[in-house]
Amino acid sequence: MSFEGKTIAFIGAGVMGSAIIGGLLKKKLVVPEQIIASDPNEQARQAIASQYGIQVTDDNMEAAKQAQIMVLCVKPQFMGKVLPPFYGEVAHLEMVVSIAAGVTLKTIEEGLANMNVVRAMPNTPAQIGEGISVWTCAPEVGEDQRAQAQQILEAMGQAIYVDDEKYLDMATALSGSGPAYLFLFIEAWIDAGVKMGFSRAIAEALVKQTVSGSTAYLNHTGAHPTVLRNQVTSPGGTTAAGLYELERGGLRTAVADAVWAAYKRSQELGEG
Ligand SMILES: NC(=O)C1=CN([C@@H]2O[C@H](COP(=O)(O)OP(=O)(O)OC[C@H]3O[C@@H](n4cnc5c(N)ncnc54)[C@H](O)[C@@H]3O)[C@@H](O)[C@H]2O)C=CC1
Ligand SMILES: O=C(O)[C@@H]1CCC=N1
Repeated sequence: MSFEGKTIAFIGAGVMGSAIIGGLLKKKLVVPEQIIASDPNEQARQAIASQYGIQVTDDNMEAAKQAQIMVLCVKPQFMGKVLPPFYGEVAHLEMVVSIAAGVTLKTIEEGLANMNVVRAMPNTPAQIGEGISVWTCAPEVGEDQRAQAQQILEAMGQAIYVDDEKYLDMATALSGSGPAYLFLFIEAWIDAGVKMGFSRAIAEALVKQTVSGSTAYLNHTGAHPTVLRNQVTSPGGTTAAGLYELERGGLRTAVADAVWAAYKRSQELGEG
C-alpha cells in the first residue's frame, strides 16, 4: 500500500511529529509536498519547514481538510483542546494515528466522530530510525490503512502490532519512557567515573561504548542477559562486588516500581 496521492497532516510538530516526518521522508514513502504540519508555535513551524521543506500552518483544521491521513502528535493534556473543533468535520479522513500517551482509541473516535483510529506508542530513538513502536487500532480500520500504519511506524524503526489496547499503556511505560530510564542510568554511571577521578570526557567515552557495545553483543549472540552477565562476573571478582551493591540498592525493584508508576500514569492520562 503506497501513499501515492495522499496528504498526511501532522497536528503538533514537536519532537515526535518531527521524528515521524523525518522517517517518512528519509524512507521516501512520501515527498515533502504530501505533508502538512500544524502547530501554534511559530518556532516549531519554522524549524520543521526549513528542515524538511513541508507545508506548515497554525490552523489545525486547514491541515486536516487537505489530508487523507492525520497524525496527532500533541501532548495528551492538549487533546481536550485539539479534538473538539474536529468533531464531525473529519469524516473524510481515512486514518487518524495518535501517539499521545494514555489517550484511548475511544476518546479519539468519539472526539472526532471518526472510527478509523490507530493508537501507537513510539520512542525517541525514532529520530534516527532506531525507535520501536507498539500499535493497535479500532476494528473498523481497514487492511490498507493497517498496512499504512505499519509503514508509517516502521519509517522510525521497528513496529509491533498488538490486538488489545491494554498493551499500549504497558508499552508507554516500558519502551515509550524507556530511553529516559537508560539515560538516567548512563548519567549516574558517568558521574561515578568522575567521582573516582576520570575526566568527564573519558568517563563518557567508556560508559557510552560499554552501553552500545554490550547492547550490540546482546543482540548479536541472542543470549539471555543473565548468561552474558555471568560471563563478566568472576568468582570473588570486581563485578560481583559491584553487582552486590546494585542489588543491595534495590535496582530490580526500583526498575519494576518505575515501570509500574509509568504504567499507572499512562492509565491516569487516559482518564483525562
Ligand atoms: N517524547 C517522547 O519520548 C514521546 C512522546 N510521545 C507522545 O507524543 C506526543 C508529542 O510529544 P512530543 O513530540 O515529545 O511533544 P512536543 O512538546 O515536542 O511537541 C508537541 C507539539 O504540539 C504543539 N501543540 C500544542 N498545542 C497544539 C495544538 N492545539 N494544536 C497543534 N499543535 C499543538 C506544540 O507547540 C509542540 O510543538 C505526546 O502525546 C507524547 O505522549 C510518544 C512517544 C514518545
Ligand atoms: O513522558 C511521557 O508522557 C511521554 C510518553 C512516552 C515518553 N514520553
